[in-house]
Amino acid sequence: MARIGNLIRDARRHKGMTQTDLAELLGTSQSAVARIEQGGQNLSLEMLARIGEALDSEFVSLGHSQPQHLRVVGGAQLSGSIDVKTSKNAAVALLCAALLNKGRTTLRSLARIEEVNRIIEVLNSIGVRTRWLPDSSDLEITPPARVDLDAIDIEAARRTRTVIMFLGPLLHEFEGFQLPYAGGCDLGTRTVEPHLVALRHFGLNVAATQGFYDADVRIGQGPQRPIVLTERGDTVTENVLMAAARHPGVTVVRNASSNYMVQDLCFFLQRLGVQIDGIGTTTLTVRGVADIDVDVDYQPSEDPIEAMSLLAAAVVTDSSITIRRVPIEFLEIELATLETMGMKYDVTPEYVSANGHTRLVDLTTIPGPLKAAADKIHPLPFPGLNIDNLPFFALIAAKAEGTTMIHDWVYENRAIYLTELTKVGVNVQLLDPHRVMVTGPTAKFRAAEVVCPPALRPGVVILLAMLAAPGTSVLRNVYVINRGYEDLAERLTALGAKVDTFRDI
Ligand SMILES: CC(=O)N[C@H]1[C@@H](OP(=O)(O)OP(=O)(O)OC[C@H]2O[C@@H](n3ccc(=O)[nH]c3=O)[C@H](O)[C@@H]2O)O[C@H](CO)[C@@H](O)[C@@H]1O
Ligand SMILES: C=C(OP(=O)(O)O)C(=O)O
Repeated sequence: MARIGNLIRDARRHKGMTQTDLAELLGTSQSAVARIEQGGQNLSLEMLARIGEALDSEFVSLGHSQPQHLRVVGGAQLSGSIDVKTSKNAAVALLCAALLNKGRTTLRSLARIEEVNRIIEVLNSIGVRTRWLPDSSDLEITPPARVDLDAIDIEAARRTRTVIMFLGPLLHEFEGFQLPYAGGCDLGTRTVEPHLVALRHFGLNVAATQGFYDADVRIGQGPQRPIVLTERGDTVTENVLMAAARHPGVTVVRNASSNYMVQDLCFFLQRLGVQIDGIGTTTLTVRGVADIDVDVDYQPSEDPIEAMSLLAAAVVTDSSITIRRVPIEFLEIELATLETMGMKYDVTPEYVSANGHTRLVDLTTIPGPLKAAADKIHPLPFPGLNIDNLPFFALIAAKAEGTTMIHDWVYENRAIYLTELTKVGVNVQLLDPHRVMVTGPTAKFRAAEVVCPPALRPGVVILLAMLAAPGTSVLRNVYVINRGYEDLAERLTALGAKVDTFRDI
């Protein structure tokens, strides 16, 4: 009861409600809410469901067994300003990295998103204590002396890909362990081979059997030569960094990703006492420490993909909005590409993110006509146009005069999902599973009812297109969007959009 009470209190504060506000919604008294939050009140299933509804929170799934949908009344221009939140991808890496530390890790201003919730569930299931600090999105994480992997919440683990990043931290602790297969968005097959090849340098051997990775470790083994990654992947680089962090020798990683989440992880590991040279480059030299036991505070940087999403929202609705805390160094190529398409915007002088490193600006969009990019738009590992930002270019292309080719070489399925844009009136032609042609400008975006594609960015692209379609659209089953964006409906509404959430009874 006390735990449920804490969850209710956290969810209420997160919604910015007082106990009296919640009491009004529930038709009860403030003192009853206080008792519930203190764990001193027996709760009926019906009351739990009502609290879940009132707080629009998944903390008690009883009220939320049905999928969440979005209703969009489109056609309005947006105005005002919005802050970019910290990134999903750094959050999940840092949550895994907290396993390296015997001390207390406090992650500040963490994105409160479903992907983070799943990892917290997994961490809690193996004995890691977590606590949202009052009136904040700061998460305190305290690992037990030894995690209990037999108790792992398999269902939560399988809903994310992140669980693969438990390999790096855990190989220091166990000679043998099992982890459920990684899941996540349905983007087609995503390899784990580069992770396994790289982690072999640390004595890890993995066999995949019946839904689990069976790990066998020769503890204490370290790399005898530089580790050359077979792909410049983000999570594989992070996995190797976490393995290297507790290897008390030198690890050199070549063909490392220098993307934003990797940099955040490096800065965090430095706070744990790990020495890392080459941050921001493709060669990282790590001097690890065998035991890490420090109380540490870290705030990851702002999410370049959320910034790009908001930029696309402004473009599709012909709006001038100010996007604050844009991590400009991870968006420069996107902006340069947009400039070739005729996009205009103002930026403030740069300032530094709370992580002490990442350069930020406030960016104000200026509406105006766009033309199609002369060449195909395609992503690359950083520094390149971000792989997760590519889908937003399909939407922006729909506003531009002419035909744009979007080439998503990375993911097997993702470009296919972009054809859903045809349902809201965009002219999209699928050339093959990786390439779409978008012809604009779209004369009229059309309101429609669409089932959200099972992939985060294409899902958000459809949502943003709906903002431009006069009339009422419905986007069904938006869990994937909630995986990566905090309160997106509310935050777009604060900019003047009309988006609300609902569930089937
Ligand atoms: C939690 C997290 O941080 N997730 C990000 C991370 O996932 P993550 O690091 O897990 O990405 P993957 O390893 O699945 O790589 C994505 C795809 O790109 C291919 N690939 C990647 C690099 C490369 O040099 N060559 C190559 O072919 C892979 O085979 C795979 O098919 O990186 C992806 C690519 O930036 C992003 O979309 C994800 O949002
Ligand atoms: C593909 C993505 O993430 P993940 O690696 O979590 O599936 C994404 O953020 O668009």
